[in-house]
Amino acid sequence: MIEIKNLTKIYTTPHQQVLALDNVSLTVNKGEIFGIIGLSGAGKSTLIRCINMLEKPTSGTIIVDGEDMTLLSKDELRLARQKIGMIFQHFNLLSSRTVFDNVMFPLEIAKVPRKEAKKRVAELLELVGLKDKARAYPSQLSGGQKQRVGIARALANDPKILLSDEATSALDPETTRSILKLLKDINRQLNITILLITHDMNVIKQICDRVAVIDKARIVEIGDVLTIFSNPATPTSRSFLDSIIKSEVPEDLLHLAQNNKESSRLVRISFIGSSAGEPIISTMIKKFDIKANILYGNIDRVKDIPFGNLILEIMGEPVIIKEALDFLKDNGLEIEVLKNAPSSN
Ligand SMILES: Nc1ncnc2c1ncn2[C@@H]1O[C@H](COP(=O)(O)OP(=O)(O)OP(=O)(O)O)[C@@H](O)[C@H]1O
Repeated sequence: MIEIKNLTKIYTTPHQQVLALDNVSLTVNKGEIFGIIGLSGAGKSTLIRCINMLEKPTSGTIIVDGEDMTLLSKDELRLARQKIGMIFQHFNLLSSRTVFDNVMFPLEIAKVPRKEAKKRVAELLELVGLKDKARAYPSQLSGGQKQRVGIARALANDPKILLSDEATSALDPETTRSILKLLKDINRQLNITILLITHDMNVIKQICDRVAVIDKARIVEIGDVLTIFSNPATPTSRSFLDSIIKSEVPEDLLHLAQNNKESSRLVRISFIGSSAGEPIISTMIKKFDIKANILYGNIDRVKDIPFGNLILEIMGEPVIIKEALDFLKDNGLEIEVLKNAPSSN
C-alpha cells in the first residue's frame, strides 16, 4: 500500500545542511496499522510529511497505492492526496467554522455536491461519536473531541490511508486510549491502512501491528510489534521498551544483591505469550537447590498477549544457579543477569 524506497531528505538552511532522512526504506501493507517510533529530531515528521509530499524528498521513491508520489504533477498530486487523510497533534481545525463545517471543508474542496456532502458529514460525525456537537465551535470542545473532528475530517474523502502525526501527544492517557480505540475501529471497519508516528511506546503497544524504530534519520529496526517487544535488537528499541515496562532496577535492589552473604545473582526474566502463564519459575525452584526471591514484577499485554518481566534474586552455588537459569532459557524465557554477587567468604 505504501512503499518507501531509499528515501533521503536533506534540509538546506542558510547556515547548514540537515540530513533528516538517510536512505529510508519500508513497506506498509494494506489494512495494517504501522507505527514509526523515534526520539525528538529522529526524522518522524519529515518521513510522514514526505508520504503525501507536504515535504519534497531529496531523493528516493514513495509509492502509494501503486502511484509514485514523487512523479505526480500538481493536479495529479491533489487527487492522490484525497486518498490520504491526515490527522495532527494540534488538530489544525478552522476555529471560525462549526464542527459540521470543519468536516465539510475537504468535501467542498473536492466539489462534492452539497446534499451528498451533508449526508457524508452526518455519517462521519456519527462514526466519531460527535453527532450532538455538529453546531459547536472548536473552542467549545475538549482535546479528545477536537481530535475526533480531525479524524472525521480526515475520513471525509473516503481515503485508503490515514496518516497520524503524533495525534495523541497532546491528550491525557485516558483520552489517548479512547482515540486509539477509535482509530483501531476505523482501521477494522473501513479497512483503512494507518501509518502513525509517535514517541510513545504505549501507542505502539495499544494499536500497531508492526513498528519501525527510527534513530538519527535511519530506520534501525522494523518488525512485528510482538517480536520487537519480546526481543528488541537495538539499544534504541530497548530503551523505548524500558520506558513502558519500567524494568529499571531500583538501586536498593542492587544493594540487596550485593549485601547477600551467599553467592547470588540478580536476574531479569522477560516472558511473552504462553510461557507467562506457566509455572516455570516454581518448577525451577523445586528442581534445583537454590532459593529465589521475587523482588519486582510487571505484567502487561501486547495485542492481548501477556508480556512482562520479573526481577529475581537467585541464591545458591554458582554452578547450580547457572543450571537453573539454563532451565528457564530452555523454557522460552529471556534471561538478563543484572548483577553477579560472588560468595563473600
Ligand atoms: N524545515 C526544516 N529546515 C531545517 N531543518 C529541519 C526542518 N524540519 C526539520 N528539520 C530538522 O530535521 C531533523 C528531523 O526533524 P523532524 O521534525 O522530522 O523530527 P521528529 O522525529 O519529527 O521530531 P519531533 O518528535 O521533535 O517532532 C531535525 O534535526 C530537525 O531539526
